[in-house]
Formats: sequence, structure tokens, C-alpha cells
Amino acid sequence: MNLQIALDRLTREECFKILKETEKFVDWIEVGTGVIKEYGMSIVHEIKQSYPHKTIVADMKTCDAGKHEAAQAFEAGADITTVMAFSADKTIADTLKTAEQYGKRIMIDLLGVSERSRIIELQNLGVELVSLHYGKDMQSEGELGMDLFSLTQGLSNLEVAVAGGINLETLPSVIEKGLSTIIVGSAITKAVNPCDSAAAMKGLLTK
Ligand SMILES: O=C(CO)[C@H](O)[C@H](O)COP(=O)(O)O
Repeated sequence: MNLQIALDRLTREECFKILKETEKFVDWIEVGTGVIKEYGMSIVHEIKQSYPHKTIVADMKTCDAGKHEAAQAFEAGADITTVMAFSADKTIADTLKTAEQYGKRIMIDLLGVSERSRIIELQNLGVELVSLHYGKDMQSEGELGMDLFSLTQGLSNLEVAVAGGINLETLPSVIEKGLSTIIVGSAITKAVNPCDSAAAMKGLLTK
């Protein structure tokens, strides 16, 4: 099970400091949407240069102009770029095609999706990697509920990640769902000791 660290609401210096401290315990590095908005594609490039052996996820949250935005992410060094599930099928198809041309991948962000039928449509378009997502703003109204997992439960040929306020207390019940990637932001990046937090989480994932 991969641990993906999400670098959100951080300065460039904070991103690199946290990566230096947590590198050994994280598998995938997500350059968060806000960080990309602040620093542009150059920060994706810098992080890939510094961590060439890690899988870099550019959280572009693309919803239109798919071909262009996917190419931007891959040119900058991203291995995976994110695309919103509600995007037009043409956008999904274009980003998939672009990913194939670059030998890279797209991850579909399921934020706001409540019907399994959309996920099946996405699979029919060729999608193989999705992320269940309980949004940052929704987190102020309560923790990620286990019902979120029913969206993808039992679907075959689908790699599933999950994000949304996961912390050391909630991680064990998330692990039980048997997904491929657990995405953690604040519980590591805003921890007093990000290294200890990442180590503890990776420890649970590899148990
Ligand atoms: O995509 C995101 C926000 O849109 C974050 O990557 C995701 O929510 C993980 O961060 P946190 O653990 O702090 O919720």
C-alpha cells in the first residue's frame, strides 16, 4: 500500500523541508493544487529533479483543456496528473491519450461523485486509477465516512486511492478497505514532527 504525501497550503521552503524529513517513508509525492497555483509548474519540475525515483503526482485537478494541462504536468516531470471525474468524457479521453503518449498516468479525482455509474463510465473510457476524495471544506463538518468506500467496492481492474483528512487514528479503518494508495496531507505536513507522523503511518501500512 503506497503512502502519498500531499503538499498543500505550504511555501516552497516548507515543501522541501517536509520532503527532506519524510522522504524515507513516503512512496508518492503529491504537489498540491494550491502549491501549483502559487509556484506554477516549476515546483513540479524542482520536486521531480530532487526526487527522481519517487512517483510525482501533480494535483492539477484538470476539468477542461485536458490535453494541454496533462502535457504541462508531464513536461514538468509529473508521473501522474489528476483530472476531475465530472469533466467531459472528451476531457477524460484526451488526458488518457496524452498520458499514453508520455508513458505516464492520470488519476481521476472522484470529489463530488455519488454514483457508481460514473465510475463505470470512466472505466469504459479507459480509466484505471481513481481517488476517493472527501474534500477539505467538507472535513470541517465531520470526518470521512466509511460509506465513501462503497463507491468503488467490488469494481475490478481499478486502482483506488483515498484522501480526505486521514490521520493516525482513522488510518487503521482506512487500511482495512485494502486500497492501493493512502493520501495524507495535513496529518503529516502540519504535524509537530512530520517525520514521526510519516514513519508511524508507513509503519501501519507495512504491518
Ligand atoms: O487534494 C487535496 C485537497 O484538495 C489533498 O491532497 C487531500 O485532501 C489530502 O490532504 P488532507 O489529508 O489534509 O485532507
